[in-house]
Formats: sequence, structure tokens, C-alpha cells
Amino acid sequence: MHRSGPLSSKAADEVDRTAAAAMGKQRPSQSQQVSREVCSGGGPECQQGSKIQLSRVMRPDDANIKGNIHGGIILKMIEEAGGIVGTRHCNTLNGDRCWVALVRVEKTEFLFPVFIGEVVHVSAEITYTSKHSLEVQVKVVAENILTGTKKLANKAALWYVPCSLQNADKILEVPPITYANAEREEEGRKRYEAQKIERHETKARLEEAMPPPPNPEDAPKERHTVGFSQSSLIHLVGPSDCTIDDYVYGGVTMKLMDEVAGIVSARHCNTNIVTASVDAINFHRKIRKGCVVTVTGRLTFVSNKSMEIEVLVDAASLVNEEKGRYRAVSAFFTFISLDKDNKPLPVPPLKIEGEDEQRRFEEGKARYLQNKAKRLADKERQQ
Ligand SMILES: CCCCCCCC(=O)SCCNC(=O)CCNC(=O)[C@H](O)C(C)(C)COP(=O)(O)OP(=O)(O)OC[C@H]1O[C@@H](n2cnc3c(N)ncnc32)[C@H](O)[C@@H]1OP(=O)(O)O
Repeated sequence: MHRSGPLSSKAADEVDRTAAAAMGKQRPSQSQQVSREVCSGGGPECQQGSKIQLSRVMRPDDANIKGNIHGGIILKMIEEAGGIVGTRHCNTLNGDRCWVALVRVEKTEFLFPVFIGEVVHVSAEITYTSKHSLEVQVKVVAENILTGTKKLANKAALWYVPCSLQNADKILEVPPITYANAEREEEGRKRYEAQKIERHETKARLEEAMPPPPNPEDAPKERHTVGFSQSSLIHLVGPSDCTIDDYVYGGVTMKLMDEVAGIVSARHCNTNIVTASVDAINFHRKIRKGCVVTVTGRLTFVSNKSMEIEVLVDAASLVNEEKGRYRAVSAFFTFISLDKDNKPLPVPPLKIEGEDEQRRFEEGKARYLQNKAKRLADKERQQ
């Protein structure tokens, strides 16, 4: 069940006027009037731009064999909600029609497990616009409709860039939103600047090489080594994976990445595992319909009760793989091993071999300690 969320017509008018003034374009277009009708009925909380809510009941094919909903399914729904709200907003001006390409998902944590039968509500709102990008904040609430219990399962922030439908390489300007107050705008600007710096700092990861997965006959026999659990998925991009412009949805890619990370961690600890968090993901390059994507995951770091898996996504044309292979996406996933009561279990230590593995382990440990300190600080602030 999909339900379009509220945007009061007053707020919509405000967005339209500001956008029109900034862009010097004529308005309103017919499609804009239609989308405004769909959005009508919102309250004062809608002043910060468009909002949407998607709701769907979780099914057995969304879950692992223990009934935990895959993190990748939640990521896919998050991306879909952001894509709709962003595309709608960026088409509120006359001129080139566009779709918004997902370029970044900020670090996100899976706060509570979601189970089959629960209803997941994903609400998305545009919270900041720069000249060529927009930030969408998303909340995921899981509801047990038998008891009425609701829990906040995930919060995420995504960045999108409008690409022209006539030429996907042409990046369009984003109509500015109106902010509830100057502080909101300033906070958004700070987040925008911070992610720009972080992107620059992590650019080197693009070059990170991944050895090809071993053939089953010469796979390392020793358990708990990096090579033992390293895994790859190879996927041919079909029409159902793609936007109207024939590029793979970011949500599809994130679902594949989560799947690979899950396989790696299950191979390492041989128990039920769940996604705990995903570090910031940058979508460097688009992937076209008909490409073959190779999604590879390997363990980089293991703490007492968590595993960090680096996932790299490479894309290539089906017929000319070696010639045109490129890195499209990379990210770090953290997984937790669970016992039958869904309580975290200790994880077998990782057997490190060689300097590169040692370097990646140290880097992973630094990320782990940094994330842990941040989580503790957030907790203290909330008390
Ligand atoms: C209804 C559903 C609608 C469809 C929704 C579909 C959503 C999707 O899933 S799209 C598929 C997945 N995403 C992709 O394939 C995108 C892959 N990436 C790319 O192709 C390129 O990064 C591209 C073309 C978008 C931008 O190229 P790039 O060379 O970075 O452009 P550049 O001119 O430097 O930057 C343009 C703007 O993007 C921003 N930007 C670029 N990369 C990022 C990033 N990783 N994170 C945040 N912002 C970014 C820049 O800050 C800049 O904005 P501003 O000028 O306001 O500061």
C-alpha cells in the first residue's frame, strides 16, 4: 500500500513561489497542479518542503530464515521514498523533466529488528537544498498492527542530484525549499558542508582493489580467515532494477550489498546475523541496464560482538567486461550475530594474514571506536 503524504497547499504555494523567483521560470505546469492535489491535506509541520509516507506489510520473502527483515529491504524502501519526494520536488518548475539520482546515504543504524507481519511506515521529507543537490531525511517506523506497538526502526539521511531525462549527464538546478526558520537552514548547510569534506577524504576508497573470489577447489580451508568468508554476487541488470531512464535504482544496489555482507558474516560465524549499521555510502557512477554488476564483500574488522564487512560494487558491460569495468559504489556494513532469543553473541576472532589485512583491520577498528564513542555521546545527550 502506498500513500502520498501531506503538503499543505499554502506550503506548496510557498515552495513554488520561492522556487520560481530563484529560477526565473514560468509556472505552474499542469503536472505540478496534479502533484499538489495529491499532496493536499497537510498541517503546519509540512512547511519545510514535500513529504511522503510509504507503508507496506513485511512478507516472508523480505526476511531471513529466522524471520528478521533484511536491512537491504529497509534500505530499498528508504531510497524509494526519497526518490519519489525528490523527483516530485525537482519537477515543480517548467523546463527539463528530471529524475533524482541517489548520490549518498549518510551512516545509518538499524535500531530495532523488524519481523514478518509488521507494517513498515517510511516517511521522507526534504530538509535541505543546495544548488544541485537535496537532502531527504527518512524515518522508518515498524508497527505491530495486532498490538498497536510501534518502534523507530531506522533513521536515514539521503542526498540526491537531479539528472535531466533528456541527458542523464546533465545535472539540473534544485528548486530551493523554504525553511521553518533560519536555524534549520543553517543546520542543513552545515550537514551539506560536512558531507562534502567527508566525501573528499574517503575518495581513496574508490581505488581499493578486491582480489577475485577463490575457486571452490582452492578456497582457503582455514575457517575465520578473511579469504574463507569473502563472497561475491554477480547480477545482470534487468529492466525491473532500473529507473525510467534505464539506470539501476540505488535501493537495488544497496539490497545486493546487504545480501553479500550478510553472506560474509554468516559464513564467518555460522549463526543468525542481522545488519546493525551501514557507514556512509557514495554512489560514484551510474550503472546502466544490461550491465553485469559484481558485488564483493570481505571482513575487515571484528570486535567482540560485531563484524565490519567492506562491500565493493563493480560494473561492466556484459560483452566487454574487462575493458569497461569500473567501481560504482563502496560501503562498510556492520553485522551482529544473534542467538535464538535475538540477543547478540560473541563473534569468532578474525585470523589476519598479511600487511594489507592488518591495515584494513586497524582502519576498521578506528571506525568501530569512533562510532562507539559517538553512540555513547548521543545516548548521554538524550538522558
Ligand atoms: C520515483 C523514483 C525516482 C527515481 C529515483 C532513483 C534514485 C536512484 O536510485 S538513482 C541510482 C543510483 N545513483 C546513481 O547511479 C548516481 C551515480 N552517480 C553519478 O552518476 C554522479 O555522481 C552524478 C552524475 C550524479 C554527479 O556527478 P558529479 O561529477 O559528482 O557532479 P558534480 O557536478 O561534481 O556535483 C553535482 C552536485 O552533486 C553533489 N554530489 C555529487 N556527489 C555527491 C555525493 N556522493 N553525495 C552528496 N552530494 C553529491 C554535489 O555536491 C553537487 O551539488 P552542489 O553543486 O549543490 O554542491
